[in-house]
Formats: sequence, C-alpha cells, structure tokens
Amino acid sequence: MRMIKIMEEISRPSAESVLVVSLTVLAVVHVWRWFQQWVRNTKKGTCPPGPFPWPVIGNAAQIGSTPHIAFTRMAQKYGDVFQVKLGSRNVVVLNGENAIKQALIKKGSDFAGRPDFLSFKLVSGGKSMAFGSYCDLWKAHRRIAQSTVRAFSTSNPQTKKAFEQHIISEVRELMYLFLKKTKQEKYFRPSQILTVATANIISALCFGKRYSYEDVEFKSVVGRNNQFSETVGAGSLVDVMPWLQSFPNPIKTMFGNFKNLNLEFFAFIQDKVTEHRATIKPGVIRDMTDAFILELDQGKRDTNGVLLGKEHVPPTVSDIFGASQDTLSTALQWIILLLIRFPEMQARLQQEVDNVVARTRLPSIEDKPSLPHVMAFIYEAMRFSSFVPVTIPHSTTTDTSVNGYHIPKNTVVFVNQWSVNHDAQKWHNPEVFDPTRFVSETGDLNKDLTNSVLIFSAGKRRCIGEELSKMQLFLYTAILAHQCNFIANPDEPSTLDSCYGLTLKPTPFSIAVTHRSTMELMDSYVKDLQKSENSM
Ligand code: HEM
Repeated sequence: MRMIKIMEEISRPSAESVLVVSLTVLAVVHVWRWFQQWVRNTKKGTCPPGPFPWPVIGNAAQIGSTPHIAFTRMAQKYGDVFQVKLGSRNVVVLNGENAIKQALIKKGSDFAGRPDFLSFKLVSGGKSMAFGSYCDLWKAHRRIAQSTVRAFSTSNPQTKKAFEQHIISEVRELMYLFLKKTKQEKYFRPSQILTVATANIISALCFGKRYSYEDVEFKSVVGRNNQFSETVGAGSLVDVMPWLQSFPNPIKTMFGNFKNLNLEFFAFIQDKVTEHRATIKPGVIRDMTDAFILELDQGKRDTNGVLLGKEHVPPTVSDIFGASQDTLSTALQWIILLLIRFPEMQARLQQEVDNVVARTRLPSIEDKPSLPHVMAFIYEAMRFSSFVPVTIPHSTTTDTSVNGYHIPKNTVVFVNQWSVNHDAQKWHNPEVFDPTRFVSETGDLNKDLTNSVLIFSAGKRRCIGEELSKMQLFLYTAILAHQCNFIANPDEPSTLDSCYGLTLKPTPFSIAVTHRSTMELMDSYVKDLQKSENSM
C-alpha cells in the first residue's frame, strides 16, 4: 500500500514542475514568434538586415566593449546599413562614407534628431542643444552657440590672434609643469595635466579666467570625463533597458555616477553665469558667457514667439565647455603618445618647424600653410585613433530611407565614424600610422584626403567646435615640437591600445619631457602680452 502511494507521488507532477514546464513552453513560443517576426521583416527586404536579436537584451552581448569594431565587422557581413536591437530599441548603424553622407548630408534633416534617451535629459540641466531634439528652438540655439564660438576664436584675424594668445600662455604653463614633473618623477602620466590645460583654454573663452593646476574644485569638475564618456558612448544600456535601474547592478551604479557628475558640472557652470550677471557692464563683453547673457536674457524670438530665454544661458555654456574638454584633451593625449611611439616622426616635425619658423620666434597660426607635416601628423592622429569612433546617437525625425532600406520615424541611428577612417578601399594599410599619406609628392598637404577623415561628423549635427579645435591642435603640436623633446618610458610596453567611451582614450602611458633650448621665447612672449594688456 505504502509502495503504491510513493509511486503515485512520483508520477503526480508537482506544482513547481508544472510551472517550470509552462514557463519553458511560453519562452520557446515567445522566441519562436520573435524569430518568425525577424525573418518576416528581413525577408521583406525593406528594413535593414542584421543579426538575430535575443529577447530582452537584443544584440548587446554581440556588440561587446568595442562597438565601433563590432559594427565594422557586422558591416562586412550585412552591408553598410544594418540594424541591431539594443534592449527594446531598434538601432540602425551607418558605416562607410557613402551611406553616412547619404544620410547626414543628402537627407540631413531626416537624420538630425536625437533619441529620447533618459541620459540625454540629464545633460546641461535638461536644456542641452547638443543632446536636444531637432526643432525650431534647437535651430536657433545652435545658430547662437555656433556664431558665438566663432566670434571668440576663428571668425577673423583679430579673434584668431586673441585666441592664439590664450593658447600660447597655456602651453607655457603646461611646459613648466611638464619640466617640473620630469625633474621630480622622471616619467609621469600626462593625461590629467592635459585635461586641465584644455579645460583652461575653453575656460578662458567662456569665463575669461584660467585655473591653477592645483585647483581642487576645477580638477574635480573637469577630471571626471571618463564617467560622462562611458555613459554617452553609443548609447548607455539604461537608455535601452530602463529596467536595469530597478535593482543594484554595475550599470545602475555607472548611471548614478553619470547623474551626479552632470548635476555637479551644471552647478559649477550656473555659479559662473550668476557671477557674470552680477558683474556684467553695459557695452563690455568680457567673454562668451557675457555674450550669451546679452543675446539671450531679453529672449530670442521668431514669428511663433519666444524661443530661447535667460534659462538657456547656462545650458549653452555647459554644452560648449563640456563638449570641448574631453575631446580636445583626448586628442592631445593621442598626439603626445604618437610622438613618443614614433620618435623619427617627432624629429621630422621638429625639423620642419625649425626650418620654417627658425629658433628666434614661436610658431604662430600664420605658419599653418607652411607646415604640411605638422598638419599631416594631426590628421593622421585623428584618422588612426578615430578617437570619437561613433558620434552622439542620432534619431530619425520622419520615415526615411538609406541605400533603399526603409527606416521609420524615431529610429535610433548610430554613425560609425571609425569605419570611414579605417576603410581599406580608401586608405592604404589603414591600421598603420603614416602621416606621409596626407603629403603629396610636391610636399603639399593633400586637402582632398584630409577632408575624408571623419571625426567631427557631418551635416546638421556636425561639431560646432571643429575650426577652433583644429587651430588649437595645430598650435599645441607646432609649439610643443618647437620647444620640447618627448621621451617614452622604456619600462612600459610600446602599445597604442585604447579604452572605449564616447572618446577612445589611449591606455595610461607615461613620458619624460626635456627642453630643446630654454624657456626664454615662451617667457618673453607672455611678458610682452602682459605689458600690452596693462597699457590698454
Ligand atoms: C577634436 C575635438 C573635437 C571633436 C573630434 C569633436 C567631435 C564631435 C562629434 C563627433 C560630435 C557629434 C556630432 C553628431 O552627433 O553627429 C560633436 C558635437 C558637438 N561638438 Fe564637438 N568635437 C570636438 C571639439 C569641440 C569643441 C572644442 C566644441 C566647443 C567649442 C565642441 C562643441 C560641440 C557641440 C556643441 C556639439 C553638438 C552639436 C549638435 O548636436 O548640433 N566640440 N563634436
């Protein structure tokens, strides 16, 4: 009797096993339906092809920690326009010059949107132009930001001279620090110093003021780029899988850091704007913040009414300050890394500046057309590193198409700039660092080829700091080559590896810096500058 009971127990399914079986059947049916839907969509041929996306996570696992490389590999399989799924969102990825130009230039306004990502709403107090959606307000916002940046940097010879003076003064401070660090430590890591140096230049334009390298507040505000970059690069996972916020996990922690970082950074900018409002004088525009206050405080209108007001001053300054510091400091890190990894190229640049400028004065912006090897080195550093590998995510503003594929309104779009700069059809040995590829047989800079480097994006969202950045990178490179020797640490591996984020940064490296002569030229330049400022 007891034996029969036991047999009955065994053969009777428990509640748990019924539940497990039912859930498994449901999951299989769900995946099957999902798969059928994917096959139907792909077969229709109207939507871009792409890898099969898993439920819940989509293709996140296949994309991994270097999306630009994964995307380039996928493009070889699926073509330049393909689709992946990240969490619940369809993402179209554009690769290669033709597809990217077709979308961003020919169909500029169709692709000028930004996704409604949670992380984007946290930037610049929620009123960011760089992360804001495409509309009339955005157009007015961008116009003001762009014309003001130009007015304080590259719009005419006078502004260029004033900007050059800021840069040379900052390079002098940087050199003193480099020489001191070399004396104290022999080999030191330059990344933090370069971050403060570039932040100081944009700070001089935005706030009329530079900071000491020891300033704790400034260092803490500008020294946390990595956390910003990690989250925004190719879309944060919280943006596409919002449920990740509901339980403790590393992504939630990273997102929390991103929130705090944005709050602190925006509070820093707001304080500066408040100080400026309190001290601004009629008829005197000291810096960009004053210019934005004058332009926006009375309200900017169009035929539909007020578009922008005084509440847009801090976000505009925050966008410009934020967009410039991480990008430019990363560019300088690459330039210095490449100078130490290729000492023969460093010697080539030194020879060129010595021949063209001589040793009796410092290089200036007017020397740029006569220094093709310096410019070729910068373009090759940008191409080779492609340190902004994927742009800030875009979104479609309407139903549209690229390469014949239908892309619905509000689709997230990733633009893989890296794929353009490493296209073997376009560049001979793209994985080799070779600045001479940009210098023609007659010794001139090949402008057609430099224009093919894609790092500032294209079309309606093209970077507004491009001219300013190129001028700054030219002066830094030419002056540093004229004044310094950069030496690699022989105890470190000679790599060119990088860490992924919105910007690709070189893995930490250390250098020694020695002077090629004395500080006399730099010192007398700054002394003359101070004299002329005092006499005004
Ligand atoms: C070497 C330095 C720089 C690089 C490589 C760079 C690159 C980029 C890229 C790839 C974008 C995204 C474009 C897109 O989404 O399609 C961008 C946007 C932007 N950049 Fe830069 N940038 C640099 C420096 C600067 C500087 C110095 C400023 C400010 C003066 C600046 C201001 C902006 C702004 C405001 C946007 C947003 C534009 C928009 O959404 O309409 N950038 N930049």
